[in-house]
Amino acid sequence: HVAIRPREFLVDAKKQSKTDENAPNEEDRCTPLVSCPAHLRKTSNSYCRTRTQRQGVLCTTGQNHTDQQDLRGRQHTFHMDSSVLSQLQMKSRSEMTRLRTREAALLASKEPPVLLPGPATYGHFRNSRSFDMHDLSEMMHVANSALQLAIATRAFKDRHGLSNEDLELGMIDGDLRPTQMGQACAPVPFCPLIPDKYRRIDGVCNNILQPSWGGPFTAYSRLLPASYQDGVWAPRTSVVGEEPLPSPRLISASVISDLSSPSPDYTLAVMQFGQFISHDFTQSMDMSFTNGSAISCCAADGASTLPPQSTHYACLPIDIPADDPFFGKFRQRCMNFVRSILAPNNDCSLGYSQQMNKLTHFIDASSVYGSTPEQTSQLRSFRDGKLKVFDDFGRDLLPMSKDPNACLTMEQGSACFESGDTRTNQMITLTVMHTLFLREHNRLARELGQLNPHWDDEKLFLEARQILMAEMQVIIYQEFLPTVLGREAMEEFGVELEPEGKYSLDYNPMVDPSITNEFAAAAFRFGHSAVEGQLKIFGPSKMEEVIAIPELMFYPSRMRHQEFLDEVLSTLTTEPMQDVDGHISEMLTKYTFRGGNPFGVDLAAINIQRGRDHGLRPYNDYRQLIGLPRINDFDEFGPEIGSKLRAVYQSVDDVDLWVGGLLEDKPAGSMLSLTFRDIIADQFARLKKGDRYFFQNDPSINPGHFTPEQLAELRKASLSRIICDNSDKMLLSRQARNAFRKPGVSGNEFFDCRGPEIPRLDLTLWHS
Ligand code: HEM
Ligand SMILES: [Ca+2]
Repeated sequence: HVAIRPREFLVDAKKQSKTDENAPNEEDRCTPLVSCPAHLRKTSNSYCRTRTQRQGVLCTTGQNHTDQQDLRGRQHTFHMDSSVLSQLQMKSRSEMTRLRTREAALLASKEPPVLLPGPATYGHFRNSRSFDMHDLSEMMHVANSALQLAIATRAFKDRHGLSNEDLELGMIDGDLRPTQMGQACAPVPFCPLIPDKYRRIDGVCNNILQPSWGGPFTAYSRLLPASYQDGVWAPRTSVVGEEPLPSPRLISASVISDLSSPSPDYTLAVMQFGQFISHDFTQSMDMSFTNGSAISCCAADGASTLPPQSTHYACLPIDIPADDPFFGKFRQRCMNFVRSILAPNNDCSLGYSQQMNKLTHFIDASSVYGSTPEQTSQLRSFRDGKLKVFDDFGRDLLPMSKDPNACLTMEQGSACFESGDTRTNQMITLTVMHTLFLREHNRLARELGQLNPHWDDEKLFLEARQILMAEMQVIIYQEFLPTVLGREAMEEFGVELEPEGKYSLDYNPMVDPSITNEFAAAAFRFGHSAVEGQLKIFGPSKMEEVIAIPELMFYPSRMRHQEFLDEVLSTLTTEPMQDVDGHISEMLTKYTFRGGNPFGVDLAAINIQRGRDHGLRPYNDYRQLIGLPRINDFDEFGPEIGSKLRAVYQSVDDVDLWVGGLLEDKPAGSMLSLTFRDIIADQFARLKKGDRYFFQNDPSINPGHFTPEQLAELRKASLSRIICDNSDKMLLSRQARNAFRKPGVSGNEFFDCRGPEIPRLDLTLWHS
């Protein structure tokens, strides 16, 4: 057979684009390239112009690139008979036993490579970790099974002489669910014949044909096949001689600098709400020892990596060059990095490794309610439909965490909180967002209860949650995305809402709503560039305090100061975010999670390493995917950045997606580069078109549809209204109408929270 590389298909697509001047005017079906890679390869005459005159393709959106059906012109697949299967099973099982034995030996050794609370890198682990034992055991079960599948894939590949391309194209056939190896593949959930009116907490049974789509503990999807050095799990290497790629820390230190460029248009709320919503739909987790303890890949003093005999298989430590301008001062040569937990393929077949998303992929406020029924029960008060709160002298704060390691300190008088997401305390401005939405739920439950005294706790909880999820979707699609993506991309990707009070027929059961790995591990991390390293606190007349943000990481005690929440909200909605570009605050590249230490971890380096860990392809491949020409010379990034890149990378085809996407020239007036913009727009199109419960969906689609009057009412939701209704009202009494835009710019004036200018939802329509 002839191996056809995905790259060649894409090149083919480019050639085609030159000859499609006479393409039929099929605007409505014309989909941006990125949303439809599978079809791109199948037909050569399906090129068209999108509504905004960009090159597109006629297809059903959201076809998964790695779709099993899509064999890209290949003549045959590799089948497994029962004898091969039982051999693979034996082999992978014994390999798993070997790994576990080694792990036990490491734990029993004199200096076990276990990370304890204290250093910054423990904060990194804390960030990714679930401390709930129920979650942990379910996750581990699925993750171990996925690891065993990866081992079996390697064995199969070696035995049958498969190429990396064979794996990229998903050529190994066979659903392994009936076998021991496939026992932890997401079981097909049992869905009732009459669908639930309310979206399930765990997101499953959303798509009738693919009921497990969007559930927690499932794999990310991908825009392009993974790129691993061994085709299965080893991180990719340079296109030049398969040499190792440059150290992520070297790249960070050489090309990413801290230069402040405050945005003239957008507020810090874009940054903070962006992070908050990302915690609704994506969380990958570091692997750990079976007993849950954190893996260390570096010597305790950070001066070297551990010797091979002491190194855990999940280690991928970041090499720090000896002459590092910052970490060199502390004699650090090794930054800890542990690989992400895996999940089986959706179709439970052998193939390259996929990473696990711990959360429901949908926009369903799972950061408020949790992603499993157990988490939700933990958070509910079971009285009057409300969620649990910590009553801090009459102010409702998030409930206190019981986990002794969730924050830097659990001293008397300090605070450490719990919510639907385990990263609640990572950054205090994030804690503030969680607090707002917790209060909003309870406010809705209270009002609904007053209108409907006959509703019980369960009904009140479900109805308040349904409204809150809709508010979240309105704020995202009506306020946040127009700001981040711009009107053109909104139109092109079809992510605009229907006119007020109108239902949507946009649902398409072929669209896989899953978060793409490219979005989670690279594109949506654009936000790290928008972070401002200092939090300014203003009093009634002047600036009172400037706090370096590392002091606010995993240390949310200030939440207990009476005025702090209002002060933070004022800052978030008036102070500028940082422009999205190749500059990142050194608070993130040098001091992330430093706690009491002289240095922290480098978040930029970690992002780069995470991309490689997750098998993301190089930046150039994604340029091509969205219809841009590949870059042939570093200087295309501009002479200055070009020479910096040339000094570290061997080839333009090595550049990591997160790096290229940040450094790429942006169209005038756009917050993001085209590459990031399209990957993000594609994701939000999936989250709308692939979600049967999307709030605007027609009664024929959405079992929990609203009435047209309620729909119109829900459109009044805004971040400013959420802030007005749920702040402490000590210092905060006014808001600009659009919290994401700088007040005073183009008519975005301040209004009193009590006035009609910041619309308020009238809940009387929910009287029954
Ligand atoms: C002070 C602010 C922030 C801090 C300290 C922070 C820190 C982190 C850390 C430690 C990770 C995990 C990195 C890894 O191990 O791969 C992460 C991941 C991520 N961050 Fe941030 N972040 C911040 C703000 C933001 C913002 C503003 C956005 C977006 C607008 C964002 C989007 C993401 C995304 C999408 C991920 C991947 C999550 C996953 O799939 O696991 N972050 N961040
Ligand atoms: Ca979710």
